[in-house]
Amino acid sequence: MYPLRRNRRLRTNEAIRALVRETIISPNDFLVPLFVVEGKSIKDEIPSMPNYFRYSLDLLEKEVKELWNMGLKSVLLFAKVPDNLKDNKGTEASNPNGLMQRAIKTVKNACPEMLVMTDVALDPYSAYGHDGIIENGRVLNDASVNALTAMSLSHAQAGADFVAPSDMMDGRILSIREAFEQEGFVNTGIMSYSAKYASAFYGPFRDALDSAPVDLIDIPKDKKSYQMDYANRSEALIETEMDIDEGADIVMVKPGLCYLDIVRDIKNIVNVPVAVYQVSGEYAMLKAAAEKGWLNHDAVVMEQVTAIKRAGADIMASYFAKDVVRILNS
Ligand SMILES: NCC(=O)CCC(=O)O
Ligand SMILES: [Mg+2]
Repeated sequence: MYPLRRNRRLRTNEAIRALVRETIISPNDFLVPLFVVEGKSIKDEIPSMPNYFRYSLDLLEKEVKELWNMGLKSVLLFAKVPDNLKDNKGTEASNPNGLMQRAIKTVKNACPEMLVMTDVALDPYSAYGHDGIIENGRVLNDASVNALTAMSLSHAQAGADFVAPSDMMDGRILSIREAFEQEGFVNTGIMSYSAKYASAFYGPFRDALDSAPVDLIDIPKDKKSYQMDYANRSEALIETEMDIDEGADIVMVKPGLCYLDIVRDIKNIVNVPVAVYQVSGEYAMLKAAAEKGWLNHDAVVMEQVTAIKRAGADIMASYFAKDVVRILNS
């Protein structure tokens, strides 16, 4: 007796394994998140994100050129806003000379072909650390959408190629798309964080931007009234379909690893590119385990990004992007 099929034949050596490999990782898969701060000559390591930095604009220029030379051609910008510029309405978010708007121009000057995407949400600008405007202890939807639309327009005016609304208010994609069409930004795209879950994995990111919800009476303690419940699957599909109908060019699932079932479900039903955000907590977990010598950093990085792509990600926003290129080249 012998097995009718010997599956191991296709695993005999690296040549045959390479020949039948289904998922290949390349620098083109990645969107590099970048944190910017005011000041000069600042390259500030984020304590809960080892080897990840906030850059002042002069050093951002250098970083962006390095990314481009590594084959990383798309960035996603986040601004760390000084406390004195924060208020409930996120007024600073649409300042034409704000940090984000200057960062867009800095990247475009340094590297004109770099694709620039920008985070759109009020939390870095909110005195309360929320993605929208608060009234009577609630995050308002439509007033927040108006503020996010103004913010998006200011990014488009500064030269962003894509805006990436990460706030999870209802109807913001339609509002932003209509404003772009009316104001002549017909080629400015929208990558919607369509299925963003209320996740504890965002902790280190909130350290990076100092943007966690504040602990005050009448201020919601968490983001569960707008980000999705991680117990749910169906609403991720509705959220995503609606954002496509409203004009999203790219949709997103966030976080990554714990949500790969959602990624696959969405990939199976949509015909637009699907992005996945491998978030700060996922980065921090692996860096910490690797520092202790408990996991092989490079091997686990590649396994993780390959799994995310295999699940259906066309694009990955990942703090590991530079690590991946280094590993690919080694
Ligand atoms: N709007 C962007 C994020 O919330 C990022 C979260 C993370 O990296 O943990
Ligand atoms: Mg939605």
